Amino acid sequence: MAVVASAPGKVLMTGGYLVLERPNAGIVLSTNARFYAIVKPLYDEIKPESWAWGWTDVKLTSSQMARETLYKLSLKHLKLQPVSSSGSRNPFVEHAVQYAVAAAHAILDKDKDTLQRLLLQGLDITILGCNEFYSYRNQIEARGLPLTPESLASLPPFASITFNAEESTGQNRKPEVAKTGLGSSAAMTTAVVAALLHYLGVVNLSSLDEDQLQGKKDVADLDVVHVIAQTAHCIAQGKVGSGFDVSSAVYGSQHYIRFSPEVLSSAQNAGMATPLTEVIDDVLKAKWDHERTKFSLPPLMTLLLGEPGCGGSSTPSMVGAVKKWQRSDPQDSLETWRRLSEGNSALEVHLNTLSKLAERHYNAYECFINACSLLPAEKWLERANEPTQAEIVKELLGARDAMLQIRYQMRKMGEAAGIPIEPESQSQLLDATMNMEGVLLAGIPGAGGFDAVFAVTLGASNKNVTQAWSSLNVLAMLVREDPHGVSLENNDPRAKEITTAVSSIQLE
Ligand SMILES: Nc1ncnc2c1ncn2[C@@H]1O[C@H](COP(=O)(O)OP(=O)(O)O)[C@@H](O)[C@H]1O
Ligand SMILES: C[C@@](O)(CCOP(=O)(O)OP(=O)(O)O)CC(=O)O
Repeated sequence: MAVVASAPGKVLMTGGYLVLERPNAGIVLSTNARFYAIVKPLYDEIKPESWAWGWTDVKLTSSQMARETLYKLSLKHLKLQPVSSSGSRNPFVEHAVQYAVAAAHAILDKDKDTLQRLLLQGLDITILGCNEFYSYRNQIEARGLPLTPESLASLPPFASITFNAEESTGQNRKPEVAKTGLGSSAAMTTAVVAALLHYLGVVNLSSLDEDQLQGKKDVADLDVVHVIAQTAHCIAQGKVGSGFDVSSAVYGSQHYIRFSPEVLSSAQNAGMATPLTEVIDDVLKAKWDHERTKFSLPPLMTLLLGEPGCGGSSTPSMVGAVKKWQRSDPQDSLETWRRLSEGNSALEVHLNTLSKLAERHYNAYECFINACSLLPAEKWLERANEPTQAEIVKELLGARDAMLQIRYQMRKMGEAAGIPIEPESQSQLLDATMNMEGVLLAGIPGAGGFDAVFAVTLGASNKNVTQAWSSLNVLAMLVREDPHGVSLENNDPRAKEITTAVSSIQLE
């Protein structure tokens, strides 16, 4: 039986760079862009003599990258050895497989026979990332289609990924693939770990949605997925980021404070000879001190992402430049971080207050937000003519001011560090967007640079913003906030996409 698990992509709305250092927090929104991993046996039968074998087979297929790799997995050392490949390696998935299998050995100490049987049947792993993770601007332009979400929707699901040209170098180095910045590697690693841990019987993810609906606190299985995915992601990446991307891929939208990097030290310091089960034992027992609390946008607000068409930026080189600046100018950098942190907290407080106001006075809230959605922000105050509306408008304008402060400090940080955190072209786009009717705020997510920009819009104004972006040569993506983290799927997503396409044709 195939197991299909999925994990969402993310948008780091506040906390870029700061979230790398405890106790600074980041607000991360998970999205409807999901990465899928399908795990099934390679062989139906196990040959009787195979019990004596020291190896099993693993096949990894990424059709979007036209890659298929066959591996041998050593059943003793739990390490993968490629035997044939139609392209370069995938360190994220390779580490995900090795660590998930090692976790199965470490955790399932009683029922080793079932595990051995599953492994001897071989592992057939397929990975699929939603189109939203990748940039399709070039294809849309090449096909002569308008730069609209409808053109994006007309692409086949799980379309082929465009590789960036290799010649780009230096601090503006482009990533391997034309990505939109939604955290494809974190979502991919998490989906593979979740699917494998479920397939091998280490965790049971089938009641996740019910547990979440009932608000059950016990998320022990998710915690195992998190530790294994976070370890695999860091080791594959060769660096320890803040981990907000893996955390949101596992648990969904949240207010996040990073883990202390020491929790990963045994995985980082493990030599070639260290048994992987020992590494897994250590990381599972380590004191994971990250914090996450529930966060989602207030009602009637929509997260929009717009791709300005610059091919994305490489986060590690930007982080390196910021760290260099912190070392060279501790005083100025501390002050900028203090102000940024103030702006981040203020924005969060305003958004949380708006959520509470919506809860307490839903009708007044709905009516006022819909009215503001038709007006530019400078007209919102005049429109508030009763006390609840005055309270709401105060929070809306407070959120805008906080965003402007964040943007100002992010620009300053970029200038001081000599990197384009909010480059001029993005500033112009963000200013224009913040002046559009019904736009609460706009910013650059995460590390900034030339990745897609985000906006938060009120009521139905997202449609007008989408059109306005199209006339500014910005492609509004089909991404929306979706607070769900990891999930077990009933079907192969390719079958689902086909069914959805067929039923939408029938409905027309
Ligand atoms: N569908 C895929 N198949 C195989 N590898 C992928 C796929 N999607 C992404 N990757 C890997 O993930 C890398 C991008 O990860 P990352 O830097 O986290 O990007 P982002 O977070 O901005 O989406 C790619 O360079 C590629 O190595
Ligand atoms: C700088 C950071 O704080 C935020 C980077 O956020 P992005 O969303 O830009 O990340 P990528 O998906 O890797 O491009 C680094 C971190 O927190 O790890």
